[in-house]
Amino acid sequence: MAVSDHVDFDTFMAGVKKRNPGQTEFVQAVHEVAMDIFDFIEDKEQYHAAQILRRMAEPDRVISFRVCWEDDNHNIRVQRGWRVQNNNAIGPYKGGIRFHPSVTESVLKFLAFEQTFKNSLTGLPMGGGKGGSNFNPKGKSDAEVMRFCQSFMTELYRHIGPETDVPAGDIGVGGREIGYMFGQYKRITNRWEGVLTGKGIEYGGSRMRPEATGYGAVYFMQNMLKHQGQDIEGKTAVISGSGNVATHAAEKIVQLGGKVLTLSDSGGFIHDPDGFTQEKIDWVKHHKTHTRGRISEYADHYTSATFHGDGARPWDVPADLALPCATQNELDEDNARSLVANGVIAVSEGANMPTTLDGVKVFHDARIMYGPGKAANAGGVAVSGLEMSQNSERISWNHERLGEMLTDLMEGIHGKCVEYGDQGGYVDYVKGANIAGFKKVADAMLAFGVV
Ligand SMILES: NC(=O)C1=CN([C@@H]2O[C@H](COP(=O)(O)OP(=O)(O)OC[C@H]3O[C@@H](n4cnc5c(N)ncnc54)[C@H](OP(=O)(O)O)[C@@H]3O)[C@@H](O)[C@H]2O)C=CC1
Ligand SMILES: O=C(O)CCC(=O)C(=O)O
Repeated sequence: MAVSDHVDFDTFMAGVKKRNPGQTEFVQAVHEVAMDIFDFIEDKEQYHAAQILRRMAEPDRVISFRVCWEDDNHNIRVQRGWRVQNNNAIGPYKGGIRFHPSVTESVLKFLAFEQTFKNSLTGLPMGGGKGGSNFNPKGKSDAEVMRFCQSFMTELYRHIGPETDVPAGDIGVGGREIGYMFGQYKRITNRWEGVLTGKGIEYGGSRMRPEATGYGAVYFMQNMLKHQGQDIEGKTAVISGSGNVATHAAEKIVQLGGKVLTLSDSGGFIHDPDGFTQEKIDWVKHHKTHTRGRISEYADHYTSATFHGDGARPWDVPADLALPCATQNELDEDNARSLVANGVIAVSEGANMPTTLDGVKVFHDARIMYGPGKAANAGGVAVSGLEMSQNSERISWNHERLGEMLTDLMEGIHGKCVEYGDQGGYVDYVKGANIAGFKKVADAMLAFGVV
């Protein structure tokens, strides 16, 4: 193979920006990975010559489609849907579906790119993808959500399959939405197959999948602390979000003897200095998932708490641990400074890319333990991978077995981050996750030649 001219990092990033105009989230995600990969491949000509990083940063395909549905007042509504199939070198495309008004092609491209590295880190045979729509399920009736999901799947079904692409949930897509989409897939194809994960337990879902992302993020935190001879017991934690990931992260922190001080939603955050008990977390789960209410109402129900509105975030509340579990770029440089000034010792990301690049730099400069989402929140997709295995084998593992597998998977991911990210005592978990995730996918791509 010809020896290539090595482009430098700045030239590479200038190309990414030029080819993806206005796609700030996607450029941000590629930037964060490329910084580490350029160092790693400096003396590895095979990756340069084969243009591996350049190919990984260009999705295999981006599918965009119209989603037309009828609301309860018989108005015809038109939304846009996407599936970004980023890379299937090591397995079928795999990654969630997000329904939120902030969804754009850039957001889904960043998520599919990140997912490629995350899925590789799990050690399971899954490529990276992500999909979604700018549809806002908030304030919609169940019948409207059902009609939207059916219309979305009526287009999506032709692009997915158990050996091709296996979507799951993400923001705005939980058990209800997965049920409607799975039902429509089955109706159109006349096939019962493991084409989605996060399914209900009655129709092929895996035990532990609902808990897996939040629990996994806490296990990652636990592994980081253990590596420094510490643990969660007796520590305080600030958590953002109040959805699937945040509530399960809170639950596991409490089970391990920590004290959770905050939860939030897009309206603001709740500060409960008495700490969230299991009973309070159950109230939040029910309130957000079934009543579909606002977190502000927690303060009406539990008078120990105060609500901070106008979209306020919880990062000024002093705590030992922080778990951002809501959305991308929800923790910026100022927030990171505030956490560090207040003595935070470890951050584990339940959300995808919740910390800005400047925020990450603050954590690294302060040498606190910082677990990026692509490693820390990989427990969800890992148990999705186990759901795929159970569906293929037509079996169903019990809670205990899956719990042990999740614990082992998170320990393994932590170990890979340490292997590639140890800087002589301080572990750069971003570097470790990027390099370990990259290497497996890159080596598979090399084996395929130029495709
Ligand atoms: N579910 C999973 O298994 C996995 C999820 N993740 C990531 O975890 C994060 C949370 O996902 P999940 O818990 O599943 O989603 P949910 O829809 O269950 O909950 C999302 C939570 O984040 C809040 N939120 C969403 N958008 C914003 C915003 N723009 N500003 C402030 N708050 C916001 C929501 O508030 P509100 O109710 O006001 O909208 C809600 O509290 C996402 O980054 C997702 O990609 C990562 C791995 C797997
Ligand atoms: O379980 C899955 O396939 C998707 C999980 C996901 O979307 C994520 O890890 O961000």
